[in-house]
Amino acid sequence: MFHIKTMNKISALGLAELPRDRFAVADDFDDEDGILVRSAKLHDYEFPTELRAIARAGAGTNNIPIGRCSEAGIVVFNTPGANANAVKELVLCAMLIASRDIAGGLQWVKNQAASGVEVSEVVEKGKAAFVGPEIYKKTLGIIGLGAIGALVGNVALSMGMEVYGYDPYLSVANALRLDRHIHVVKSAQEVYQHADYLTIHVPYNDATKDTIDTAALAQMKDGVRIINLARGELVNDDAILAAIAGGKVARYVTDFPTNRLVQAEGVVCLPHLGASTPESEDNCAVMAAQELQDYLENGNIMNSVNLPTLVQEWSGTARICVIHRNIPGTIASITKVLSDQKVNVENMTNKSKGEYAYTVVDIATQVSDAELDAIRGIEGVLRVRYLTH
Ligand SMILES: NC(=O)c1ccc[n+]([C@@H]2O[C@H](COP(=O)([O-])OP(=O)(O)OC[C@H]3O[C@@H](n4cnc5c(N)ncnc54)[C@H](O)[C@@H]3O)[C@@H](O)[C@H]2O)c1
Ligand SMILES: O=C(O)CC[C@@H](O)C(=O)O
Repeated sequence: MFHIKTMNKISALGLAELPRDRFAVADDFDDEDGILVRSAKLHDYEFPTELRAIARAGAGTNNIPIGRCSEAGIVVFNTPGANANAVKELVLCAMLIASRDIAGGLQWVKNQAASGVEVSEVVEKGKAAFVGPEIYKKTLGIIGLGAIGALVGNVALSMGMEVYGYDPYLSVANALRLDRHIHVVKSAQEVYQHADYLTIHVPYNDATKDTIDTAALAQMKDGVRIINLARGELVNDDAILAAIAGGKVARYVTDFPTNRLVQAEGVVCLPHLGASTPESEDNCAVMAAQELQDYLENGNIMNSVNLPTLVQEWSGTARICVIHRNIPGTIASITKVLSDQKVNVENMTNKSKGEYAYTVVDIATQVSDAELDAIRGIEGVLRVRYLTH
């Protein structure tokens, strides 16, 4: 029986993917084989030795200590694209919030009514304070043309916007999704120079921290409206607040509130709502549960952020799954252990991703703990699993 620990509220539809005769699901295991998580921070979480995989029901994995997981042979999955439509829709909303002072207007009508004034009598006089431009015929700049950025670009075109996008690592799959009218440019600077609205859709990591800083803001048009539904740390708070105070930025809409941002003029904070639709929560949870199940039961890896994709049809009677460093000689050492014991290899696949690699070996006969321990002893091997069919 596999123990799956849920670290956040995971949709029931996703949990239903895990057959209860083989998977027990709870939020209080301390010997879990797998974790299902959304935004809970795992950096200080002490992983039990049994833990083999973490599935993030969502896109961003900056809440998970990826390096520590890789070293412990723990596979980290995410669910690419599963919540992209939900975020795209909120970006549309955020562009409108960034245009007219919708948040201020809502507060104002409430305040009028609360002060005892008949609000219908003051609306026409008061509304001028909340006027803002249309997005039609304006230019949207997009940093990051992945699952979300591509959807946002396409829908912005359909709203009559001009769209410029930048993504130095644009995948072929995402490039094919982009409407041909989107200007895909070679530098972020080119996007900044054109954008009336700027939205960012990149993962948060050491390289992307403070992408929108003082230097980036200086390259933008006066009165630019900035939307950040990706991660708070991608935009430098000091820089954006100074740019708002100086008139460079007309409004900043973020899904990542802090007390400082909430209190600042020109900033609209949402409570991390990008993926909060039932459809998106279901999509993410179903995909995450399927990834976890296929890995725990079959050793297959799809959509991992730290290990390569490797899906192998079963052949033989047992499967040895080896997570190891991507160094020469490991495969030869694994097959030597097997051939020394006259174990026939039915099928074998090796794939690598950066510093790490994964080898799956299907064998005709079962092996003993001694052989598995010999494989565990090979230099660079981080985790060995033994599955039977
Ligand atoms: N607010 C929310 O609830 C919510 C929901 C989903 C995703 N997100 C955030 O949005 C991010 C993007 O999600 P996604 O599904 O589009 O991910 P994705 O992986 O499909 O796309 C990210 C894109 O960013 C590009 N990229 C990486 N570094 C870049 C750089 N320096 N400059 C320009 N482009 C760069 C990548 O090549 C990729 O195409 C996630 O990592 C997550 O942090 C937030
Ligand atoms: O789980 C959520 O609600 C947010 C997920 C989002 O931040 C993501 O990175 O996919």
